[in-house]
Amino acid sequence: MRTSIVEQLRTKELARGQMAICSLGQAGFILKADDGTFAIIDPYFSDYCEQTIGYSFKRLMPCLVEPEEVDEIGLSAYLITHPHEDHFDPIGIRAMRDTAFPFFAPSSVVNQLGELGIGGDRCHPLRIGDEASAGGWRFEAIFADHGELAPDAVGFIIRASGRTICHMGDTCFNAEEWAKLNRRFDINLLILPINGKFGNMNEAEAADTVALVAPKKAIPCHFWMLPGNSGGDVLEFLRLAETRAPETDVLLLTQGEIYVLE
Ligand SMILES: Nc1ccn([C@@H]2O[C@H](COP(=O)(O)O)[C@@H](O)[C@H]2O)c(=O)n1
Repeated sequence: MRTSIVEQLRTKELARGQMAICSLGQAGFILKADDGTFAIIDPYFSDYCEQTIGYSFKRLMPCLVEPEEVDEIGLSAYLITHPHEDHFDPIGIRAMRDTAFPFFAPSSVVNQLGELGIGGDRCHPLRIGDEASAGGWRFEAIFADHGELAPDAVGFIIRASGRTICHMGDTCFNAEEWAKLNRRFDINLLILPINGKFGNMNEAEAADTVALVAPKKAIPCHFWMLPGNSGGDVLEFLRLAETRAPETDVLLLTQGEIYVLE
């Protein structure tokens, strides 16, 4: 029998200064710090999108981690960038009602967390510029523009193990804001959407984003999971990023792959 992803993550040994990054598909990632603690961002566990939007939103990649397993790893923080179902999954959240870890999300999400049975004391609303911490993890909500579909959407700067990760959430391209990120942060890893739908950057804009933010490494996300919300030519993104941001290593993570960031 194959060892579960959660067990692989739990037993993964990290040296000081390392962080493990595991892709869950779409925009979902589990992160492990060198002190053995975990954070999760935007996991999509269920088939809620298909149930509520329709067959074109059927998930094409299996769910590799069950919501019930998330608690087993001793999560320090659960981050959500905006209230769309492929980032904020009501079925998954409901299954986690009896857990204790804190949630960090925009107010529109926090309101819905309450309706799903998550106690208010566990929910921390964040607006762009707000900072928070949980255990050894530090977060800052950063600019994202997902249009009228999600007016209070944010991205996150996530810090632990002495590393700085930027998960951009769902956003369109904004050269000025990306230059600001470059000035303010020394980003070890940038995670960004390339699907070019519902107001998100496409592959060419994403490659320009990598060039402007200038992270050490970048991982594209938000493609291939839901046909109605896919798009984004991964090969073209790789080609363009290599040309426009030659200093950045672009990585493709298989769903369930655990990458160790040095
Ligand atoms: N027919 C549709 C298409 C889309 N939506 C909503 O848009 C969201 C887009 O998802 P993101 O990943 O870009 O946040 C989708 O999840 C739906 O909320 C819809 O309702 N009906």
